[in-house]
Amino acid sequence: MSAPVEVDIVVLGLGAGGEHVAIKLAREGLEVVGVEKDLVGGECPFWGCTPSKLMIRGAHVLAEARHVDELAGRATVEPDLAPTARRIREANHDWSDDGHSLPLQEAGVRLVRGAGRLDGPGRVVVETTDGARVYVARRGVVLATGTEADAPPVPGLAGAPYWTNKEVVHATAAPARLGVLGGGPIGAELAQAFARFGSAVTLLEVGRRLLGPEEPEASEAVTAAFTREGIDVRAGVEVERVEHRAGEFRLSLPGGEVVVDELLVATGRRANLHGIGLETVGLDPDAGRVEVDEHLRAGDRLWAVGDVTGEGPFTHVAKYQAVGVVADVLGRGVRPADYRALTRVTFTDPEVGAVGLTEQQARDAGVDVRVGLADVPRSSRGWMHGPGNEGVVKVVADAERGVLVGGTVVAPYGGEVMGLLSTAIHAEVPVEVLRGMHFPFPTFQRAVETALRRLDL
Ligand SMILES: Cc1cc2nc3c(=O)[nH]c(=O)nc-3n(C[C@H](O)[C@H](O)[C@H](O)COP(=O)(O)OP(=O)(O)OC[C@H]3O[C@@H](n4cnc5c(N)ncnc54)[C@H](O)[C@@H]3O)c2cc1C
Ligand SMILES: NC(=O)c1ccc[n+]([C@@H]2O[C@H](COP(=O)([O-])OP(=O)(O)OC[C@H]3O[C@@H](n4cnc5c(N)ncnc54)[C@H](O)[C@@H]3O)[C@@H](O)[C@H]2O)c1
Repeated sequence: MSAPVEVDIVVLGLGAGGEHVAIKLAREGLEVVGVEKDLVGGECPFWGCTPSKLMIRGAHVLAEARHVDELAGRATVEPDLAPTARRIREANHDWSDDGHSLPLQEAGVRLVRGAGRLDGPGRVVVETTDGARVYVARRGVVLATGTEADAPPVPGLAGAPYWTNKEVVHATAAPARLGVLGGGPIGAELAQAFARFGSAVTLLEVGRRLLGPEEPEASEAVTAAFTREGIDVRAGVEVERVEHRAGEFRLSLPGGEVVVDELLVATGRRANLHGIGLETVGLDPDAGRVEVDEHLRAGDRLWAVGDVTGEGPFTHVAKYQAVGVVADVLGRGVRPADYRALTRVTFTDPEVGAVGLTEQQARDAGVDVRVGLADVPRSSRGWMHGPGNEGVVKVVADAERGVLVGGTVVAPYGGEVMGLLSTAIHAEVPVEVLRGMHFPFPTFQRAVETALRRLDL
């Protein structure tokens, strides 16, 4: 092991959260070591947000083209994943991280490639190809190691050549038959994308509905759209066994079997915290997350950002928290982290944009709840949109305070439309003030106005 090297900050993991912290602190003149065992940039650009959204973009274009006969003439659509696969490969430079690692180093970060682990407060050991290196961080360590795909203990699954998000982004052609295990955001987004590229998709969700944590109305709208597009959605089913032989996956279900060519497992994520030395800094090594306070502090000279904090597994949360860590390390006017108006968007069609609490979460929190609903197909813009107009707007209000605490927009561009509810909840704008706003005709926003009007307040 080499002699310990003293620096100001060590950032362990250089994904969305860690990359931001490392670059900003180095630009402020701090001595920063950034440790990464895989690609600088992490999950989002290489195996997550970007490739999945590029697939979804191609898939949405196909869906729009399929409406031409009904709305605008005649079109023959021959789906081909190859151009999208090319865009994905170009976007992430063939899975090379120069586009991330070079700017990082230009900012002054010392990049150390290898697997790192905590070795007491302010100490990090990195296993590099040249042996172990030890760093002592005067100001502290920022833990930002993210998550990896988790797979359920279904007999026969381990060892079968199934896809996770790491493999699916390399697909260059849509399989004839695709099984998707898990109806969360990853499963739902990719099930629809592949269906639109021509795969016969079976989507298997163990819970009662797709997108379980979101409003039931959102699950209903998405399930209806999926079913109409020919996706075989099965919720409340548990796969009993998986067998892979002769190039096929055979999934045994109670009362039947599903046979597919490829199987995507999207049943949740596990934080990269195992073997990372949490016990050396007084934390529980078996915890599924690192608890942080409102300044992202997790212990003595220890901060954590991103998915490992369990505050919201989204790139925008990792970046939001990174801003907080930078301010706290530098001792600058720190804004305490606030998740009241946490936003999330599932990029299905219809898109599910949500912010704050669901109705059930608000009730569980003891809020005096009022709910307003509006059907998107019945709104002026929804009707004009025609095919593909499924959706609903739901607002959840706290009657006592006269403000919104949650909102969901399921609609074309639902994630964009939801933005106005996000502002309202973040700034606690009174519902009366919102009702007095101008809502341009004929935008999807007018369904939000209808939902606000229907609140019994
Ligand atoms: C398919 C998919 C689609 C997604 N789509 C969206 C989306 O549309 N919008 C959105 O907001 N979010 C999306 N997400 C979630 C988003 O990717 C994550 O929330 C985000 O990447 C979290 O950033 P992070 O910095 O916490 O972790 P990560 O991006 O996971 O980065 C952690 C880094 O730490 C490294 N690391 C781990 N252990 C060690 C170690 N011991 N030593 C050194 N390095 C280590 C890893 O190699 C990795 O590079 C998606 C995720 C997936 C999988
Ligand atoms: N648009 C976005 O922002 C976006 C997109 C993709 C992923 N992400 C984030 O990445 C994280 C991971 O996504 P995910 O969809 O893998 O996880 P998830 O935990 O959100 O959903 C997993 C789903 O799989 C189901 N499941 C679990 N075991 C199962 C089994 N044995 N059989 C069938 N279904 C099973 C669960 O009930 C759940 O519905 C999420 O938390 C998500 O927020 C975000």
